[in-house]
Parts: sequence; structure tokens; C-alpha cells
Amino acid sequence: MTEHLTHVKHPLVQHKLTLMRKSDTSTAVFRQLLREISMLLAYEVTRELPMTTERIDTPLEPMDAPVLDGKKLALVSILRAGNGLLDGILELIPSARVGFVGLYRDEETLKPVEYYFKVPTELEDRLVIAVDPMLATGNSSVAAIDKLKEAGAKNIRFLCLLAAPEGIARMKEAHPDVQIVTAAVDSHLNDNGYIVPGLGDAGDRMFGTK
Ligand SMILES: O=P(O)(O)OC[C@H]1O[C@H](OP(=O)(O)OP(=O)(O)O)[C@H](O)[C@@H]1O
Ligand SMILES: O=c1cc[nH]c(=O)[nH]1
Ligand SMILES: [Mg+2]
Repeated sequence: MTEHLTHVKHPLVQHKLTLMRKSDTSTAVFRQLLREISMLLAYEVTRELPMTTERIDTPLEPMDAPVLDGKKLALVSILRAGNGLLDGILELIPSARVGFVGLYRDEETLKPVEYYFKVPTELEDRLVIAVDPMLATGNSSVAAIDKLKEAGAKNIRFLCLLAAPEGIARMKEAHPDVQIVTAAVDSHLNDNGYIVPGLGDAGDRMFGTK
């Protein structure tokens, strides 16, 4: 059984996350860092992709060589901020299929409001990686994974940048089968459901909105 939570401590990931956290980091730099850090996290979250061998001819001689097996993996972005993780991951895995779950947190209740859902077919045969930079209360990602399971997904991972203890606990309780891969486990949520110390509102920082 894979670990429920993988905390990626690679120095490059940690350095880039620190730069993203800084309140004076511009939108443009925030986006570039997001692309770089999501490539590094993609490496980690795909560690156990199924492999097979293929008979190939090298310039020297034929051999049975390792290749990825099975159907293309499916990335599922939790809109809006999840989209910031897509570019970097797709650089590494260009043929991945991509789905979208549109949710926003009601500012008062912190409950997710769903506004869109479109995902690849045959989810049951794919590794499904749900992506969202922030795991705060966990309400958004738990709701998104509920929907993905209803759509047939069986093998699901969740990739984020910051995870609050509250969100980790919520995810463990609702989806103990889903491995969380994160760049940081932060301290707590404030009264508005923001991760502390955090990096602010991920969607607003990457899209320059307030
Ligand atoms: O774990 P939770 O408590 O649900 O909070 C995390 C969610 O909140 C933010 O989205 P937001 O609702 O701000 O929408 P946005 O991504 O469009 O900015 C963030 O992008 C996560 O999706
Ligand atoms: O800190 C937080 C919590 C939820 N959503 C964000 O974008 N940031
Ligand atoms: Mg969001």
C-alpha cells in the first residue's frame, strides 16, 4: 500500500515554493515557478506508472526495452487554480488526457459549488491524477474525487503544493485510497479557511485576479 501522504522535500521544490509564497512575487514569476515546480512534482507522482517491454533495435543490436504500459494517464484539474499545474505536468507527459472539475468555495460556508465537469473516457483503466495547488479544508478535492469515482475512476492520486492538516485529515477520512503528493504540509487554516502560512489565494495569484 503506498503511503497516504508523500511530502516532496527535494531542494528545488522547496526553494521554488518559498519564492511562490513571497507576497512580493509577481504574477509572471509565480506562473513560471508553478510550471517548474509542477514538473518536479509530476516526476514524483508518476513513480509507479505501469511498465512493459517492447522489442526495439538499437544502432547496435535488438533488445527488449522498458516502455509505459496501459492507457494514457488522466490529469484532472480542479478549476481554476488546478490549471496552473497542468502545463508543467504536460511538458513531462505530453500524451496525458486532461479533464476538468469546476468548483469554487462559497466564501461563507467554505463548501464547494460545482459549475463544470468534463473528464476523459475509460477512467477505470487509467491512473487519474487530480491536481489543485491547495488542500485547505479538503472540501473541494473531496468533492472532486467523489465525482471522479462516480465517473468510474479507481486508481486516483491527488497532487497539490500546500496541504493543511485539516485537509489531509478530511481526505484520509473520505478517500483513504487516494495518495496525496504535496510540496508542503503547513500549520493550520485561518478563520477564512486560508492555509497559514500558505501563499494566499492560489487562483488569484496565478491569474492576477482579486
Ligand atoms: O480545500 P478547500 O477548503 O476546498 O480549499 C481549496 C480550494 O480553494 C481554492 O479554490 P477557490 O475556491 O478559491 O477557486 P479558484 O481555484 O477558482 O481560485 C483552491 O484553488 C482550492 O481549489
Ligand atoms: O490558502 C488557501 C486556501 C484555499 N484556497 C487558496 O487558494 N488558498
Ligand atoms: Mg480552486
